Amino acid sequence: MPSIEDELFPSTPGKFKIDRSNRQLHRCFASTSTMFLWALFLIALTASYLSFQSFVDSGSRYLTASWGGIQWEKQVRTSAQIHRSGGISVLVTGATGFVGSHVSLALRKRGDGVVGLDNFNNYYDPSLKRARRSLLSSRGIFVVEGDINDAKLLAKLFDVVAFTHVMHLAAQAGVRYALENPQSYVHSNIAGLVNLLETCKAANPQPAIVWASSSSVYGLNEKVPFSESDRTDQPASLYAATKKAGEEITHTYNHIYGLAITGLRFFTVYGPWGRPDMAYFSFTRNILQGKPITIYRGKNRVDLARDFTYIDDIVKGCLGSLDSSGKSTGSGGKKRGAAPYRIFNLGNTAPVTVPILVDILEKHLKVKAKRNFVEMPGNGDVPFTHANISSARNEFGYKPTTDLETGLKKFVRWYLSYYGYNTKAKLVH
Ligand SMILES: O=C(O)[C@H]1O[C@H](OP(=O)(O)OP(=O)(O)OC[C@H]2O[C@@H](n3ccc(=O)[nH]c3=O)[C@H](O)[C@@H]2O)[C@H](O)[C@@H](O)[C@H]1O
Repeated sequence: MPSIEDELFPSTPGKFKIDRSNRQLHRCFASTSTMFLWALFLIALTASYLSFQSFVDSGSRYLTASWGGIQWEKQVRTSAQIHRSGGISVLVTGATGFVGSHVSLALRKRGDGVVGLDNFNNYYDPSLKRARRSLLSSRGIFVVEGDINDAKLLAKLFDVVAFTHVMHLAAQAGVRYALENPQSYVHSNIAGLVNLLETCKAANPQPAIVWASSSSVYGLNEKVPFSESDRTDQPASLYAATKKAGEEITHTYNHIYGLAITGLRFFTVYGPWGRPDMAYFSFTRNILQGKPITIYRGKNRVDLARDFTYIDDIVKGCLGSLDSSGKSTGSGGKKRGAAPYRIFNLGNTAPVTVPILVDILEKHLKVKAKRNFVEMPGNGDVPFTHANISSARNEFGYKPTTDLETGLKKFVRWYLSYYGYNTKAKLVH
């Protein structure tokens, strides 16, 4: 593809005709006609550049039309207001996502200021994100529609509110989708993360940052349970690789700019208002519709297992991390001292195989699944996950309390209600 410069600067300027009608002028500059031509081109280039800039500006105005203005700023400020003594003011990215919506509601419930940010992308049904937004809005949480790659928007948000914390949950999730759309992982999990960190580093005061890493960083690690000090240099998927890269990138920003940073390695989070792309959710949909489900199996027909972790436990882990985050030391891009850099597993410490997950769903749904077992394709999956959570327990008292049986019961109740299978049940969080 030609660059913009290539298009504005023809490669054969000599072929351009000068205006022969002005012979006097032509004679005067005959010896320097090439220079004259170049001057003309420069003027044309400047004009083109200016009009291009105005196109870009108007384009970006169009792209960001949903934010800005006095009314918008007022909504942001109001939503960020703290309603308890010692409360915090949090920018939650990915606020209409699964974990983001739950964390936002929990923060709000205890009186913290919350402003959401979400790009409402269509990785999965955006109507679910809009429903979550309505729920947030009903509790007084304003969600800004925008992308973490939009530096102007992020700068504006920090201009309007001196956020004490950022809960960074916006990401391209999903392990297997990376085969289909690798660039989306680079865009959100690498470029978007750096953009956010650039804003946070420049903010004055700098916020403390808590962000979502993933259990997938353990990749092919075989030592169980997985501890934070185990090796994480064998990712099995691009998703895992971008989350691991995020851990290295955040370390750099902590080191250079004094940002207080906590990375949370979530272990297969599930629950009400969950993500339709995840196995427990899509299995539920298929079972209810009488469609078969595909269950992957490892080598020698070994069942895959996950340390499935219930959303309420994850929310407690997120709030505990925010409360114990410590403070960033820098301001305006300058480090003033060392700041905490932490990484924690947030899991359930009780792995369950996928067929047993299906057994539990069958029981709660009262419908038999049509099971189709296939050998695990080379798509980025790992055979099992199992968290050691002693670090999070020691640091902020993290203690998961919901087993898979109980958590899936709550999920199924929500699912039947939300999708209208049980019109009597109320649609509540
Ligand atoms: O902990 C994480 O960091 C990640 O957790 C989640 O990934 P996973 O643990 O892969 O969850 P999920 O897709 O529910 O598959 C569960 C099991 O079902 C198996 N599985 C899946 C699909 C299918 O059709 N059949 C099947 O057997 C599958 O092989 C697996 O054994 C998040 O999606 C991810 O964003 C990230 O946050």
